[in-house]
Amino acid sequence: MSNSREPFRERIARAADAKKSPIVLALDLPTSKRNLPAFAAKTIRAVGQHICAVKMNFHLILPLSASEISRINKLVHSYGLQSIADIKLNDIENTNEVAIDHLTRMGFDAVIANPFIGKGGLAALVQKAHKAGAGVIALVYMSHPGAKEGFGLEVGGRGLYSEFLERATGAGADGIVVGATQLDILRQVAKQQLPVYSPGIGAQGGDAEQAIRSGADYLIIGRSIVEAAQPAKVAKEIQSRILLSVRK
Ligand SMILES: O=c1ccn([C@@H]2O[C@H](COP(=O)(O)O)[C@@H](O)[C@H]2O)c(=O)[nH]1
Repeated sequence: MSNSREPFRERIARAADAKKSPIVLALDLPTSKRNLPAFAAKTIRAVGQHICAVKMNFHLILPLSASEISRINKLVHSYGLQSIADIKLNDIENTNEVAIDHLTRMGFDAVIANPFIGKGGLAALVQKAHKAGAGVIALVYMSHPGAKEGFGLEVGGRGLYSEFLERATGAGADGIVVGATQLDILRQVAKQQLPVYSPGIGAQGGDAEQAIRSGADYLIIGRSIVEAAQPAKVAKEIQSRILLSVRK
């Protein structure tokens, strides 16, 4: 990736504008699927015009080779979409840097990281990613029920998520993750400057319009689209509902 590229934060905003969609497709293909690269390509072709980015998780990053992932990322880019590696990076500086090298070589535009690594670790990670032309999105409050046992812990009289938000801002991260199932937290963090990525729509009980109205900038959606009988139809329906709710 070249250093002279437009920053990730602007690339994804431009993609969302062009596609008129804040949907980040979580390309979480079921393990039962035989030909994962072919199924991934079929899904991207089907929903590419209704989304602004694709997010890949261990569902693809573990079973596929680096060249298979690179080919998927090329397809993602050919549709004018951004690609996010959701590995919730959370390690020592050296290991994080090696991960960024491999991910950017595979064509990813951004990585999701865990601010639990500390202020310095997160800042070093953001610096390394930015040098490689990639972005970093920091977890602030996850979407699953157990999130309160970690991100909701009281530390120094406030929720750990507030500290994580400060770390993300201080480190110069390109966005934060707050679950669509955590509307109160979403409303609180929406007041700050970082774009908010919100997973937990549909399969986890969150609602797309409510999340947008509560301050989410991007919606991460997986199973509701990927496992639907007609993924394009579902993606288009969600996209239209969001557009309508934004105009209200
Ligand atoms: O707090 C978080 C952070 C990441 N995720 C990931 O997003 C998708 C959601 O998939 P659905 O099928 O729409 O539930 C998945 O890849 C998670 O690992 C999250 O859900 N919550």
